[in-house]
Amino acid sequence: MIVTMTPNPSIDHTVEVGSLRRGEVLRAQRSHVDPGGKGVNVSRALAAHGRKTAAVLLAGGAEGARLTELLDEQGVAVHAVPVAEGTRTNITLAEPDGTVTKLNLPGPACADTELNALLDATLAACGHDTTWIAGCGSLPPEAADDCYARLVASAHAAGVRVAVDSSGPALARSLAAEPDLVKPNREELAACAGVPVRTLGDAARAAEVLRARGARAVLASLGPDGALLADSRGVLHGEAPVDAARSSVGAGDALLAGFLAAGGGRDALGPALAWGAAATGLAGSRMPAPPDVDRVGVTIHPAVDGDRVLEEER
Ligand SMILES: O=P(O)(O)OC[C@@]1(O)O[C@H](CO)[C@@H](O)[C@@H]1O
Repeated sequence: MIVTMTPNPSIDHTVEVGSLRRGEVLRAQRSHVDPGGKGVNVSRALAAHGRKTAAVLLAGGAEGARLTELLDEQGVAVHAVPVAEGTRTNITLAEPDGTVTKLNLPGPACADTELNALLDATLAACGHDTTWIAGCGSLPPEAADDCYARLVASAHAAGVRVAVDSSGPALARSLAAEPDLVKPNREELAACAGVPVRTLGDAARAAEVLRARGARAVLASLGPDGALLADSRGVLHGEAPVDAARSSVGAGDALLAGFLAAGGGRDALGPALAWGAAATGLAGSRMPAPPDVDRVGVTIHPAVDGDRVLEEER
């Protein structure tokens, strides 16, 4: 079983518009709602593959109740820890060419007692068959930024491996606790390492900085350039082309889910890439199921081309 912890989940409201013009009244063509938050998405992707998972999250107000309902409908076991203020709604504006503009709200303020209850519930959700805990996403306002560091320490004391997918101080603070895996995207990697990441070589060096600070392995998602895995055995790079990209929202979460589902070792990079690419081909933050993943071709390169300039930098 893989347990996910999401301190700041969301209702993800995707609105499809013809084209996004600032300052104008736009008529939406379609809209839909998904349960959201990075750990929630990891659990959704695992559940879509028939894998055992539990999503532990903070939930408040009518939106929190709706989030729990939506997850129930998708067959995800939810452990909702109450928070006084309402769960946030994040807005995605999706254009037909695949351009996505995302508006993420700060979320409900979170008291220490609520955060402690979330950490306790996460450990309590683990059983003898729990292989990983994934602590994912931003922290709500007022939450202490050692949240993931504490998660890593208590999970390790219980003998469970931990993956952290976050950003800013929450990610930086987690490193000293020696998480088994961190999953930054390119911006998060650059910000955390304190170096620009323009090439694959830069990404590999930045991943080594995070490892030197304590991360046991780094899985960096690099959008159209695939992903890079750095661990004690070296650096691996792989990619999976996407024919018709519809939405990158949640693709990093699907990548992490695929990686953990495949065991979390070096062989897991291929499945991770396939799950991530499959998510990119789906609307909004829909998570891929096996038929979506089976359609994806993956290449793992024998060596990292350090001079290759990342697409977002070209
Ligand atoms: O504000 P955070 O916690 O960094 O990110 C939240 C979020 O953008 O992440 C998921 C996609 O990865 C979405 O479901 C959700 O809206």
